[in-house]
Amino acid sequence: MISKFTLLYAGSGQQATKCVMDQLVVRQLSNSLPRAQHVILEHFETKEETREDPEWVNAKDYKQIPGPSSYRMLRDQLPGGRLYKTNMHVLERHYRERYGDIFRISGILGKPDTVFTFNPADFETVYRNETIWPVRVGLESLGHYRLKKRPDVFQGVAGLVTSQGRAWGDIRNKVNPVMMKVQNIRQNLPAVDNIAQDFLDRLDSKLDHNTGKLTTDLTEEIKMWAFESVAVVALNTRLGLLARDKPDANVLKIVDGMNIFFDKANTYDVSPSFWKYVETPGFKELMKAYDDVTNATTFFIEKAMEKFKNEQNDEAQSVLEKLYRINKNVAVVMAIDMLMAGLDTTSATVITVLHFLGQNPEKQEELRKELFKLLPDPKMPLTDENTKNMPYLRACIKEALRLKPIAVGNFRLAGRDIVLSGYKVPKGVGVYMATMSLSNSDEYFERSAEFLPERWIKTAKATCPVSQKHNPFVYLPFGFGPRTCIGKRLAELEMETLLVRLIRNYRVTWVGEKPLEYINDLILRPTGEMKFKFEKL
Ligand code: HEM
Repeated sequence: MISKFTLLYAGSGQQATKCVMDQLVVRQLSNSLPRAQHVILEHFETKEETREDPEWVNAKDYKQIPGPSSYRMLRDQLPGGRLYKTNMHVLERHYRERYGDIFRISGILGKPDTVFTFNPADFETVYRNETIWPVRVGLESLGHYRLKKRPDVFQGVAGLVTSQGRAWGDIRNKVNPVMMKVQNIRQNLPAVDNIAQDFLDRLDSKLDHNTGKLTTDLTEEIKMWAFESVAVVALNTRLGLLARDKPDANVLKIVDGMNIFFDKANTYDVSPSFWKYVETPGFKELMKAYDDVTNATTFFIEKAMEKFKNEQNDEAQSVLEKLYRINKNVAVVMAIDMLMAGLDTTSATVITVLHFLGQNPEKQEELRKELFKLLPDPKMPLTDENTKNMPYLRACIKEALRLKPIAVGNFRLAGRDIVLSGYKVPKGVGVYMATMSLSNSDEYFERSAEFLPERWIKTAKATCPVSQKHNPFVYLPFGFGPRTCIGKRLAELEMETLLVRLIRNYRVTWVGEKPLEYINDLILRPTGEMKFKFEKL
């Protein structure tokens, strides 16, 4: 059941409950399989530790953690049951009401048991004990493709999102200095700004200026922006997705392959599937999509490297070049991981911010005041200097990620024997930290349902209200620790740049009678009709 939200970000979704149900059904067949925890422990490679300290000795037994029986879960999730076809957030709330702030769901088929916790002190315990190689299981089909089907390309490097243990540590250590260094990412500001301006030109051409309504689908348009922006860094290439002409065949291969991946990853990585034993036509289609994306990505990387060679710079300049100098497999694997993890995340968040600003015109005006100061002339380029001081914009993004984070929770395997909310939780057990439930609760954020960017603003006299009052583990939209989001800096750069351009040039209004709807699949993201009105200033 956990694998849904452990795919990329601990996002969760509608199929999660189907997954719970499938697992229960499959469980009847799988009693002879080894216990999940034993399988999973291989990820840690750490020596056994025995705890004899009073906290551990006095804690209640693991088996005493309350939770639904297999029969109850089956009944809840079968047609007619309360949780039939629901999503993880609803499921999580339902069991929380029934069992309290900590409960346990048994795992099977090589998956660990999962303990759900709603206690930020537990989150801290989990993260502080995650060891140097935190385990967030997910996307096994991708790992299988890279390691078993295409060893020729990947040569044992499965990538960040899917590898664990030492293999994960090896690649993360190599790419951290490139991806986490502010300057490496911020040097892309001019390119990212050009893309934002191209997006605005395209928006302008697709707007009905009488009504302010877009004649195309905003979600698709913003996704193209996200694609173009990640690709300029990952592939050092402009894909031309915002241009009017049809993009070239290799670009379309990546776009189509990514769409198949987003569609099929649910089926093969969420529900316990038998693809390891039998490759169904759908699974083969997913493998083919991975192939297309890999081949087309390699094509762009090789093209970019040819160009670099001709330019004969001794010093590596771009992110891609730096990754390529580590080695070509690392560049290919990271480019694909960036595309997989960097599209829906930023596009969902930008739409969420626009929605809250569109519903709160006074907050939008406050933001516009800030943007007018930094860009008196809208045609001015964005620079490190003029984008240094944008506290209100940053607060708007933070507040949007508080209310509608792309991940409703995060996941880890316990890295050691730990005590959570007074119960023993052995090393290797899955722990789901239900962050969104807390960041949307009045217990942790006053007037939690309201969009109040001010709660994140520092003043000359005081630190921001949130940091004065709250346990920092309640709000972690990019995760935490050594396995935190590696694309955070790029995501911030992209989102800030587009929002500066949009709000500086357009008044955005949400004209829907009801608020924007959301769906929980790979991530939590907006869905349905985008009822925005854009008025050019
Ligand atoms: C609003 C934007 C984004 C949000 C909120 C977000 C959030 C997250 C979260 C919560 C995780 C899990 C962290 C953990 O387990 O502690 C994660 C992992 C990851 N993210 Fe992001 N992300 C965003 C954008 C991006 C972008 C643009 C990229 C790529 C350029 C990216 C690449 C990744 C990768 C590769 C991982 C896996 C890291 C690992 O396992 O070592 N993300 N992200």
